[in-house]
Amino acid sequence: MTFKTESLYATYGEGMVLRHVDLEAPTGRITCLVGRNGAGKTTTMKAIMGLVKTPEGSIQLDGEELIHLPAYERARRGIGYVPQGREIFPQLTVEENILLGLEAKKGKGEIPDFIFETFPILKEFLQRKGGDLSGGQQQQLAIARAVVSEPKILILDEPTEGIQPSIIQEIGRVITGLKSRMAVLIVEQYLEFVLEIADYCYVMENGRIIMDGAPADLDQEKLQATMSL
Ligand SMILES: Nc1ncnc2c1ncn2[C@@H]1O[C@H](COP(=O)(O)OP(=O)(O)OP(=O)(O)O)[C@@H](O)[C@H]1O
Repeated sequence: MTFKTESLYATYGEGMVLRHVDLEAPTGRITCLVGRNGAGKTTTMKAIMGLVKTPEGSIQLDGEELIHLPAYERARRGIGYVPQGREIFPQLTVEENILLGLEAKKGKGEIPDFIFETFPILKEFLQRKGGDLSGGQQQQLAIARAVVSEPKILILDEPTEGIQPSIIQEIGRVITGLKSRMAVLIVEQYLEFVLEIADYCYVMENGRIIMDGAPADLDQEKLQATMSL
């Protein structure tokens, strides 16, 4: 399975925000999109989800064209999304939060075992209220809810945002554990984390991809300069 965008353009009205964005995210690989504030990363995610206008380009999931489909239909075809700020339901239990992810895709029944294998802490805290979990645990819950219906691609918008450095590694481990099941596309500003977990990186500046490759193959000087300006 592979996900790709080809020559994707996006606009909020006047002026193009994204220009000619080509991305590819196959199963088995953690693909990261990096760039500093305002580079166009969130807009790229929204374009993929169908939340901003995309006058040109192609968005393909497993060879199927999605660009003309509404957002809910793209989700149904297998795009799982964890937005920035992990919106879980604080008053519902961990179990209820996860089950909502199944219901959203019209699935019913039990939480599959792979969820508890991937997120052992959630198994332990199944009956706790979501709001009583730590920030890192809430992030795990938000990811579990997005993957319980087994999407073809999981898209994460800044999964390390607001999470303590000591917990970030745990989030990295969880995400890495999912990549054999689905493609994973992460938008991040925290470069250290990206260089540790990414198999492949795209670097964005002014709404374009300016560089891509495996982390070790990227021009490190150019990368640092792009991120720190
Ligand atoms: N709703 C909007 N209407 C008009 N322009 C917008 C809108 N949202 C973002 N932009 C512009 O689009 C460009 C890209 O923004 P975007 O949020 O995609 O960047 P980003 O790389 O995700 O940054 P951040 O890390 O701050 O989220 C910026 O120049 C921004 O000003």
